[in-house]
Amino acid sequence: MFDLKRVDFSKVLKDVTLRKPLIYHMTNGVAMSEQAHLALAIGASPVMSLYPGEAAELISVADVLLVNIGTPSREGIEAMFVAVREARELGKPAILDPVGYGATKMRVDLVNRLLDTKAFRVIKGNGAEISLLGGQEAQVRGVDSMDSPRTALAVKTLALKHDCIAVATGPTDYVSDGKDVYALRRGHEWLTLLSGSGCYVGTMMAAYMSVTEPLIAAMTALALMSVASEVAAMKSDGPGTFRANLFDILHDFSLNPSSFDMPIWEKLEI
Ligand SMILES: Nc1ncnc2c1ncn2[C@@H]1O[C@H](COP(=O)(O)OP(=O)(O)O)[C@@H](O)[C@H]1O
Ligand SMILES: Cc1ncsc1CCOP(=O)(O)O
Repeated sequence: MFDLKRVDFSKVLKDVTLRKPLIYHMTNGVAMSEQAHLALAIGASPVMSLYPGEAAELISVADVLLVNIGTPSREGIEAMFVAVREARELGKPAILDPVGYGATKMRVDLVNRLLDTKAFRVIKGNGAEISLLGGQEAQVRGVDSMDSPRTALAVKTLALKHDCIAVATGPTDYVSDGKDVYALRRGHEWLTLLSGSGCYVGTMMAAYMSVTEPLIAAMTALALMSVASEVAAMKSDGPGTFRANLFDILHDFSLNPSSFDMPIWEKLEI
């Protein structure tokens, strides 16, 4: 039986700074450079590439693979399939961020084909993306989330279906291993004004997946982002200073993990 109270979350942050895992990012052009900065700020090492010709070699040296389909291209998609199949072959942890799932038929087909590889230990998206993937009704407009009351059910369904950890972000974050569903109602709404804040969470989950099991990695990333956003907002005048302060606070918590207290996750009866 999984007991949240017994998990040492601050050790997860510390272990990343000690290990400096290499996170192979196959990600979108909007958030890519921010994700690289953020990876460094939390003690990980980023490498970003969407080139098929080096995908197998990069996977062999990477600790974790993050696939984010935000700005798809023919070459990038080809590279993703090389990397994903190789990651599965080598048993390297992989996380999928199905950005804009449901916005176009192309994204739906791509995500379904990626999931067919059975390579992913975590599927993380916003509430609308995950609700749709989990078989619930939701509206996706572009890559932004519209809230859906059925998200909690969707994470459980999705986790069960793909034998992985499913995560839906939003004003409430939901995480499920297919058996239990946990919810966290924290974080500052200015996160919604940073294009790529969901992508940042993907980078954090990937980093933590290199040192702990996927469920703990997902919960650590979401909790840290929520708490850091609240602290950052108190010091900020608007989204611009908020973004800079957020990176500072995430860096600070990563270097001084004992100052980070895990907020209370609610276990839902579903
Ligand atoms: N209204 C909100 N209030 C507080 N935190 C939020 C809110 N909406 C999203 N978040 C947080 O912002 C981060 C990104 O989530 P989200 O905006 O759902 O992803 P995406 O950027 O992929 O659409 C997550 O950490 C989530 O908890
Ligand atoms: C605006 C935009 N368009 C394509 S990818 C992207 C960034 C999406 O980032 P996030 O999913 O974290 O909001």
